[in-house]
Amino acid sequence: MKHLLYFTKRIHNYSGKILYINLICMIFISLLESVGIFLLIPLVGLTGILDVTTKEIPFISWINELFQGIPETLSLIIILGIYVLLMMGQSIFKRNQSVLGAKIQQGFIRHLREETYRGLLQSNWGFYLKKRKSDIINLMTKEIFNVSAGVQLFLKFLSSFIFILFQIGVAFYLSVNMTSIILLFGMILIFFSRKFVKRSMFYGKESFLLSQSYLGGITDHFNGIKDIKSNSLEESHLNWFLPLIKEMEHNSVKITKLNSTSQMVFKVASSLLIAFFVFLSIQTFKAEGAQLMLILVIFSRLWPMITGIQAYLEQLGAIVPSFKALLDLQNESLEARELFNRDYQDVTPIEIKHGLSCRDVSFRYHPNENTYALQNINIDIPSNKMTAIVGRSGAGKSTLIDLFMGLNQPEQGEVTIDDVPLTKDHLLSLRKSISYIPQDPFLFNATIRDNLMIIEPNASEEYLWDALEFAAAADFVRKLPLGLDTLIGDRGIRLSGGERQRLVLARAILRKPSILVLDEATSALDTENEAKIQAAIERLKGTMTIIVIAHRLSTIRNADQVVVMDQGEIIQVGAYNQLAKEKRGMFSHLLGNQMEVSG
Ligand SMILES: Nc1ncnc2c1ncn2[C@@H]1O[C@H](COP(=O)(O)OP(=O)(O)OP(=O)(O)O)[C@@H](O)[C@H]1O
Repeated sequence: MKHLLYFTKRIHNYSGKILYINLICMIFISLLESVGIFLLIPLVGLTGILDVTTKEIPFISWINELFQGIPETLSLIIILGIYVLLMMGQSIFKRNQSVLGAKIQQGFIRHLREETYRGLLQSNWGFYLKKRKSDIINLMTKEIFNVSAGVQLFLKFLSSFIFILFQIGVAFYLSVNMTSIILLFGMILIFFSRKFVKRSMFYGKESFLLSQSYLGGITDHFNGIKDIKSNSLEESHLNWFLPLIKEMEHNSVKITKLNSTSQMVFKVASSLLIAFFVFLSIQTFKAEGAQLMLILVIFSRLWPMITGIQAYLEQLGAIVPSFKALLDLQNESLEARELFNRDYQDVTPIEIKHGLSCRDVSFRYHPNENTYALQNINIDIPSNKMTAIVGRSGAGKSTLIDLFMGLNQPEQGEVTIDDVPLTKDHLLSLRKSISYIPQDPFLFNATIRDNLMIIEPNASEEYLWDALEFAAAADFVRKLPLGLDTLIGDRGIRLSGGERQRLVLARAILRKPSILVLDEATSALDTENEAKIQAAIERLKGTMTIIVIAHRLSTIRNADQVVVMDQGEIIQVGAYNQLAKEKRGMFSHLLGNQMEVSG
């Protein structure tokens, strides 16, 4: 219930007065419907089936008096005319209310989408290290859609609720005793049906978790489809998939069972109630024909609404877990927020004069574990020079450059830019000055041109080709039938690993960064293309700060400074030739290993 209330509050906060206009429309619709029902009485009176000259129902007797001196046919025409007018009015209100409802629903969802997406983009890297991407995708697609359906349900629920209130008002006006009895029954029924709502919430949560693992698994499997096919892992994946979809099927059937059981209970209870109620009206309260008929008409309309409310509550209950998960995601991203909307205004890239430094830096991925990914790091990265970071796998090289890019924050010590500590205030301008090429570079499922221009939207054709030439990518792009306009598929799947790396390098250069970070960025290149890239990077030396992580030590021969890491610590720093001479050092050891392999 708490989440339902919060949900209501959020819709209210978002839509404000439009929600009230929507409510007023609903009230009018109910009002017109109720008046329409009242008209049935003089109509029935005119047919002579019942005597409706009752004095006990003031409004009706007043209507009767009104039609007293008027000929029967004219009365019929007037009554039917009023009825048609009322229904026309109601239809117009209903139409406008539906449009308004859709505006509230769609607007609220757009708002929720924007809020969540912005929050996600502005969250820090630590947030993404903890979260599974498929869970985020599930929330941003399926679950947000559920919440949207929830808003519609909620509006329907409100409209039913208001309608009921009106009908109850009219019923009270007609007979206090009988209405009280019906209401008492209704309340008892709704009280006992709380367990249906609770169960519905439970199944809703189950369904949420199932769809989360479904999407998670499917995403993993299709990301790794090459592995699956080449290692013939199809069977083991089917073994995971089949029980899961069976469980999903059971879950859906369970939800339908629950909803239909509650509807069945309500139907049985309502037939008992109506029988009991008619009996009471006739035997105990000696209700008049017109009064009894009117109450029966009202309650035959009212009761389905009460059962409808129950159904809405159950369906809303099933949606609450989706809404709660979305809110949790929003809150988590809010806690992990490193950037704000205002940060994007007038950001200029940082110009580094002296360099980047780490002072006594230690870092752990999990604060409650003992293992440090980095310990006591002290290093200077001079500006406009090339620094190579080497070390065995898991030594902490990527973690260190993540610190320099402000993706991770040190637990102890500080990262400085020109001796000024790196804080959240500089993050965006620092990142604007960096071009980063990861081990597994990301390309969009778009054309080569689109992939390049995402970095530099105003780049001219000539500028794009220059960058491609620089990255030794121009030849292969020229050979493609559509050149720059070739679609490269999901993550650039239609290109070879080396072509992807060269394209990403061209993209990185387009930005004219003052810091270029290459994390194993040439690992997929053949020696010929690697040599070309080496030469290109060589030409960049002196114009920007270059940080390279490399396993192939032959590629860093020309680095100004080599940093050797092991087990989260920096164990050697110096020029390539100097370190190569330190025979007992880790660098010589690594160099020796590589010479053995290549020799
Ligand atoms: N997201 C993470 N959560 C927990 N531990 C991590 C995470 N990423 C890296 N580590 C750990 O931190 C240590 C340093 O990892 P890092 O990726 O920086 O090494 P690396 O030198 O770049 O390795 P490689 O050359 O294999 O890429 C490793 O022990 C690794 O297991």
